[in-house]
Amino acid sequence: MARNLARILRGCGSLVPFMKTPARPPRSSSSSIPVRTLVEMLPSLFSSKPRDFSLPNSSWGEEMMRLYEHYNGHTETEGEENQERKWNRLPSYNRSLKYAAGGVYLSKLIQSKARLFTRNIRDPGAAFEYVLFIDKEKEKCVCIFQAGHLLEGPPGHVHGGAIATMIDTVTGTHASAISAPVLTANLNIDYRSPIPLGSTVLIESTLEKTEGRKLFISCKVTSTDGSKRHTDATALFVSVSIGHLLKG
Ligand SMILES: CCCCC/C=C\C/C=C\C/C=C\C/C=C\CCCC(=O)SCCNC(=O)CCNC(=O)[C@H](O)C(C)(C)COP(=O)(O)OP(=O)(O)OC[C@H]1O[C@@H](n2cnc3c(N)ncnc32)[C@H](O)[C@@H]1OP(=O)(O)O
Repeated sequence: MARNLARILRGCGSLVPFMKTPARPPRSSSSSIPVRTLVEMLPSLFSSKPRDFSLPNSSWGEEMMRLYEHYNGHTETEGEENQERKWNRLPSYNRSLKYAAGGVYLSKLIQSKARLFTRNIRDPGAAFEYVLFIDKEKEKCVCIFQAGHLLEGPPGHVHGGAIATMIDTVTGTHASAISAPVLTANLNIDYRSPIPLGSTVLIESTLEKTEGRKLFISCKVTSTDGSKRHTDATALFVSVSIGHLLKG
């Protein structure tokens, strides 16, 4: 009984509700859950409300928190015409379909427990920590991404596949916000400079054009001050029918 309870509680690392605790570096996967965190997360065990992974958690570092506070609900004035751009946070869940727009219906239809793998790593801060913001016109998305220790490729740096995952996630979420459901048809990536493990970077995507069912999106990964270009990419998404998704 006690062992079962301990196992259930261990399995709830991903359910830690998001509170604004002081930022600290990502923890290792072997760390135990502090008693305070345990007490704070108990109510979520009995709640049917899904965890929104785009809200701050205790693994977020200072830079991640600073940028989150910068973009959250922020309006920017840009260009010669002083155009206003308001950033809205996109919630993010660990099921790709269930909590998407129209997703409950889709989920029932497919009887899907489909999981989004970037949101299914138990230990906060160990891998993909990210939050996306989109502008009202859905022309641009910006993602703040903190790369955890499990994403190591070249020593001390982020694996190229993990970078590709994040680019696919950001551009795919952007395309989905415009026209769900979509599938990635093409992804081209230029890796320009390595991303240090544990660092926070910005991933920005721009809708270039749409042609019928096709959405063309460009993407860049930079240091948070914009001085270093890490990665450039272009992506093509194709809107598909639910039937196409089911067909596999
Ligand atoms: C992952 C679940 C997605 C569900 C989304 C639902 C809700 C989402 C909610 C929230 C978002 C959450 C997370 C998003 C995060 C990540 C997104 C990840 C997305 C993926 O990770 S997804 C997996 C990898 N992805 C595939 O597994 C696709 C396999 N593939 C196919 O399923 C077909 O191949 C398809 C559908 C692509 C096209 O098939 P099709 O039969 O519908 O259409 P067709 O072939 O006629 O192409 C139509 C027009 O696209 C042009 N075209 C096609 N392919 C091209 C290419 N490669 N290069 C240049 N042009 C291309 C044609 O030339 C034609 O152009 P035109 O109309 O001008 O002639």
